[in-house]
Amino acid sequence: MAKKKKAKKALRPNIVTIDEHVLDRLYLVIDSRKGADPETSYTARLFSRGRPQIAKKLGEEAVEALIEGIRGDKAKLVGESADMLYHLLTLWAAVGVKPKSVWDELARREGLSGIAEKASRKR
Ligand SMILES: N=c1c2ncn([C@@H]3O[C@H](COP(=O)(O)OP(=O)(O)OP(=O)(O)O)[C@@H](O)[C@H]3O)c2ncn1[C@@H]1O[C@H](COP(=O)(O)O)[C@@H](O)[C@H]1O
Repeated sequence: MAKKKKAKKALRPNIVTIDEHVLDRLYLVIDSRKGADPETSYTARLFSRGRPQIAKKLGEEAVEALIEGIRGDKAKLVGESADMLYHLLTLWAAVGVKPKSVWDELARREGLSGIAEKASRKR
């Protein structure tokens, strides 16, 4: 029985649990930078600038990602997407939004078509 379980696990090596998710880990690091030294931590520097500036920075990174998306440059889009996600998580931390709230909202929407959802709002 134990042998069977082991074999099953070996077939799914790329599956990670939500606890191990890189975004959850990154959020914890970002949150831990609150009150840290802005001279040594870029995140602390962002926090010291305040929420509107963090939001503005997210907007800039989103625009850079959209430009690379339009250009179709895969490598640059990867880099800009990472910048954008980092700044989005920093904004969540500044506002007090926990990643789990967003994961829960995404899970709630699973299986719900965007078209059907939009139509339900019009009723
Ligand atoms: N993922 C990131 C990450 N992505 C992007 N960036 C920084 O975001 C900045 C964006 O670059 P820009 O050129 O747009 O901005 P800038 O000119 O440097 O700064 P501005 O004056 O325009 O705000 C760069 O300085 C990047 O290094 C990041 N900084 C930190 N992290 C993660 O956050 C962790 C904690 O970082 P520190 O807080 O710096 O210790 C790190 O270990 C990383 O895992």
